[in-house]
Amino acid sequence: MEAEAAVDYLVDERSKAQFDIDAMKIIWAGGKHEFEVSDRMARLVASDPVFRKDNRAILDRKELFKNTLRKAAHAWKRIIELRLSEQEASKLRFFVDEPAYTDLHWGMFIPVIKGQGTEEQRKKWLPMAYRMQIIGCYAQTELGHGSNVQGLETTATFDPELDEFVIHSPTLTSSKWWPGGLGRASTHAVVFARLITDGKDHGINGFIVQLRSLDDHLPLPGIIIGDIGMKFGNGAYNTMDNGFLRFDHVRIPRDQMLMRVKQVTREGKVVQSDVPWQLLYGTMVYVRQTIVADASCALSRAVCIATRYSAVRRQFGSQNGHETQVIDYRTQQSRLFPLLASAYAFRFVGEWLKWLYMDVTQRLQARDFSTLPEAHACTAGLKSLTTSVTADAIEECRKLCGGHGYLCSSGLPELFAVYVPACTYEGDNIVLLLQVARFLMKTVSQLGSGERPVGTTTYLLRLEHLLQCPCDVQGAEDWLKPDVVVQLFEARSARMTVACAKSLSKFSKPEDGFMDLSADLVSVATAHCQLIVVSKFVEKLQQDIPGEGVKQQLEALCSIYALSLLKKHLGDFLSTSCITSKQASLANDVLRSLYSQVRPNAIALVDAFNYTDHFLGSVLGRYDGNVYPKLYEEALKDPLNESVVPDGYHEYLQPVLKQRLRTARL
Ligand SMILES: CCC/C=C/C(=O)SCCNC(=O)CCNC(=O)[C@H](O)C(C)(C)COP(=O)([O-])OP(=O)([O-])OC[C@H]1O[C@@H](n2cnc3c(N)ncnc32)[C@H](O)[C@@H]1OP(=O)([O-])[O-]
Ligand SMILES: Cc1cc2nc3c(=O)[nH]c(=O)nc-3n(C[C@H](O)[C@H](O)[C@H](O)COP(=O)(O)OP(=O)(O)OC[C@H]3O[C@@H](n4cnc5c(N)ncnc54)[C@H](O)[C@@H]3O)c2cc1C
Repeated sequence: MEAEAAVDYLVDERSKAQFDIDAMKIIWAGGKHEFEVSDRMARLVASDPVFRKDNRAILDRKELFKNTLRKAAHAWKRIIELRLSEQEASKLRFFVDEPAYTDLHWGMFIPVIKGQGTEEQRKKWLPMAYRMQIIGCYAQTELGHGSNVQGLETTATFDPELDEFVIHSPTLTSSKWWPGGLGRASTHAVVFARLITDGKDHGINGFIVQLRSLDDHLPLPGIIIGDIGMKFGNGAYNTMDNGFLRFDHVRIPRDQMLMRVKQVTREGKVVQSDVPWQLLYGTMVYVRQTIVADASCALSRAVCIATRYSAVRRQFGSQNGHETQVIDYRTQQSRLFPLLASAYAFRFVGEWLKWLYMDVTQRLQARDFSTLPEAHACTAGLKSLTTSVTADAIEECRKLCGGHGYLCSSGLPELFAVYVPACTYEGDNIVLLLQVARFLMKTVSQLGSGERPVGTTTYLLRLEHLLQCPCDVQGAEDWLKPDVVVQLFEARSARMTVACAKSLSKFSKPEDGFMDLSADLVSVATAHCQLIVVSKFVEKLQQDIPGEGVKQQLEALCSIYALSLLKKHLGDFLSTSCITSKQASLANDVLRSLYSQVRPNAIALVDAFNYTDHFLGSVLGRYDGNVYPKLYEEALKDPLNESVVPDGYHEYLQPVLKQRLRTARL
């Protein structure tokens, strides 16, 4: 009876939607074709029992890892059998939803060879990698150095006599530590090491090194290798074999140095090609860009769970004879709807970043390196912003689901545990924001010298205006004007940037200024990145958006995104005199009315993500809203419930109980 009532809640919710949900699904997916591929792959995975994942939290590490190997092998078999395209295969792996060595093989090993190898090296290594005849990983981070790439200690010393490099780990801290796929699965790695020729250190470079035998998978001579151990959370990221690796004078042929950026000749001479040395960091730029799109996936997933459950869950009050749906509490809306809006915002900024990355890649091929610094700043900054927000948002969604959110069967604890390292890998978020700040300070300092800011920093050309312009909000409705909001975010970012640049100029050594002001510099970078997200959302809305009511919903979400940021960072906006307290109060009123506008559409807005129940992996987020009976079902599956009397009762519970009885009698 209760179960049926729960199902009814969501049917009723869906009937309230004021927009064409199928059209929204296509917008979310990024196009009709993308939607079709994604939908087909999600269903394929969901209907295959090998891809079951509801038991991950109770498997021990060895079983868990073996299961991941099994799934990866099965995924590969299906990819071959069904002759899936690269796009389909990557979607299939995405919906398998389990961190695995294949992520690094496809996501870093292949891209690093593509980006940093010569034509010849690509021809030799890529076909084997594409067929998975070799499995590779990306071995950069060391026990002693992750963020500071220039501080890596592994050496690659050229031996001109044998035309080979000797790869060596001179210290404990030079051990490679963290690379995914390294611990157990990889046969090869691209190892980043210091290039030494003729006793001279030429800085870091990538080298392709075979780690394990292709016959019996045993480590090759001089290779000390293993898994770094359990990580945060049960199941979660422990499906991945992050590894350690030490080299004891391991020899590789000269042609296994990736030579697009630097070459070493037969005689041992180092030749720097005309591409910028920063291309050595290019794979990180590529992955950071993909992480932004992934952030919208993880965030939308958590928001989907919390929104559906908030419509099912009732506490206190009275609504047509029932208690109130918790989604109708203003406090719930003010915590949930900005996250819903952020999921859409990150989706669109991720799409734009993908375009930016493709653009910079094409320019690089044409030897135009001018947009590389901006691409670095955008990928670094947006990776940092979106992953930090998403990690916090998953935890907020757990709280929005009350006690049941803490159950593994809610799907949220595992999502959180898998997601949080995104704030650290591919560059610690603070370190990356400091890179953005460095780029902004450089851009501002060059304004007087005729150097024109490009792309996302073009607004700094209007610096004089932005430093003085008052905010154009007279009445509440002005807060819904995109140009007013974008200019406000530009003004805040410009004013904070200039204030920091002024403080920096007071230091005789810029490095001292950067150290002293680093917390302020991080705030400046955050303001700039938030401006990018807001303006890319606004630009998206200027495109043709088909589907009845779709554009209106997206406009409401865009305003919620911007105004909730304004509310959260009110200190920035007030202290830079960008707005008055009266305008801030009007913005708050508008936010409340936007929440009311979104409320009837909330369930349809999360349905538009088109997630299967398999992918969501959450009893609370089930499409049918049938939460309570399923919570019981999941609880009863727990191994603790296999027997009525627990293991250990006779040894440890009974004696205690008996003793208490005796004590009571005394
Ligand atoms: C999915 C899970 C798998 C995870 C895998 C991993 O985690 S893998 C491991 C992931 N590991 C990490 O993510 C490690 C994170 N650490 C790093 O990326 C670097 O150590 C660093 C960028 C923090 C500093 O680097 P540094 O000490 O060499 O340099 P610097 O600060 O002195 O700057 C010098 C110049 O270079 C510029 N520039 C910098 N980067 C780029 C770029 N990518 N492109 C273009 N340009 C770039 C910079 O703007 C500056 O320009 P300017 O002002 O002279 O015109
Ligand atoms: C799950 C996971 C998977 C990974 N996969 C791989 C992989 O496949 N391949 C690989 O090579 N690596 C991998 N890594 C390593 C990862 O890239 C590094 O951990 C990351 O770059 C951060 O470096 P670190 O660990 O040295 O952090 P640290 O730099 O030691 O950070 C510690 C603290 O110091 C602060 N800090 C550091 N420098 C500065 C500064 N200049 N100014 C202010 N604060 C600073 C940071 O903000 C942080 O709070 C992985 C890591 C994780 C967690």
